[in-house]
Amino acid sequence: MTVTDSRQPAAGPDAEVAAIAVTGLVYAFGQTRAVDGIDLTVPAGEVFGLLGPNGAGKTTAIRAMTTLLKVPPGMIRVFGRDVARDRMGVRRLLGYVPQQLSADSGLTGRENVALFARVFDIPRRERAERVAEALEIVGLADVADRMAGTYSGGMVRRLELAQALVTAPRLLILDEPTIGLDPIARTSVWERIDDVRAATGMTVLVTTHYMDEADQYCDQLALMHKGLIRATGTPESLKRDLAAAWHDAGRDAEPTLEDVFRHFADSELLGDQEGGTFRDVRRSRHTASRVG
Ligand SMILES: Nc1ncnc2c1ncn2[C@@H]1O[C@H](COP(=O)(O)OP(=O)(O)OP(=O)(O)O)[C@@H](O)[C@H]1O
Repeated sequence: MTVTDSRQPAAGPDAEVAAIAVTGLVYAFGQTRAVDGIDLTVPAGEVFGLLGPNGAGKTTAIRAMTTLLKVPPGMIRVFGRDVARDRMGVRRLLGYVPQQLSADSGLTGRENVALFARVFDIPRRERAERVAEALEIVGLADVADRMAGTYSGGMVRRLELAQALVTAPRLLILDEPTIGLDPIARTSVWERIDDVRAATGMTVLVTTHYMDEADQYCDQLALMHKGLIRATGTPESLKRDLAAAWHDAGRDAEPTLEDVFRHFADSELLGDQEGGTFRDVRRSRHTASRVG
């Protein structure tokens, strides 16, 4: 696949194919059904937000979509390719920024991105240019030859974005890309994502706990809770539906996306599993302190 080809949005008969199509996805860790039977369609070219409280199953669903967890055939297709039958084909289409650290603090920014370019088989003659381009996109060209260990949390996150972008993916999957960042760094990460999407038509699937980000940057959202999808829609339609429900109940107020989130997740947030399990909390804090 050439550089140019891989950057084009789906064309011709492929144009209608969803970037991600999930049907009846189930995934259990022992007795824990982390994902309990979800259907989800992420249209090509959109920014799609997967929201939900700690432990909802978002990361598990994403790891299955990125081929990192094994699922039976027929459950997940990425641009029409079954993740169970065509793992390498799917991997070539996507860039993934996990919650956990993927940048090496002992390498420069440029070396970090170059490593990904090598691992993902970008032809040697194209590598330097593609690496420089990815660093430019995320605004790190000026500091590319500094050790990543000297970067701020926001810069590390943008470096990880550059690693995912160097392959020019058709689908970018980001697991809490802005967790632990200050508001300026968060905006900066989102602006980079927006720029690339505008330039390439890339599809983006993102998880976030920040409702303001979901509201501002996502075209569509799915709200996940206890392994199930509880609601899907645009930020506007989700707020409108809750407004109507409130209105019927005699409450005249404009709900925010935060209200929508609480509406679908309240029982968990107020119950005995507040904020997910200890494991979930530890993991989130670890991530936050790493990038913060
Ligand atoms: N490797 C694992 N082993 C055992 N249980 C796991 C493992 N990974 C996740 N779980 C459990 O599966 C459920 C869903 O976890 P998952 O990480 O997918 O949630 P999440 O929505 O991504 O949460 P967060 O917002 O905290 O990242 C939780 O109950 C979690 O404890």
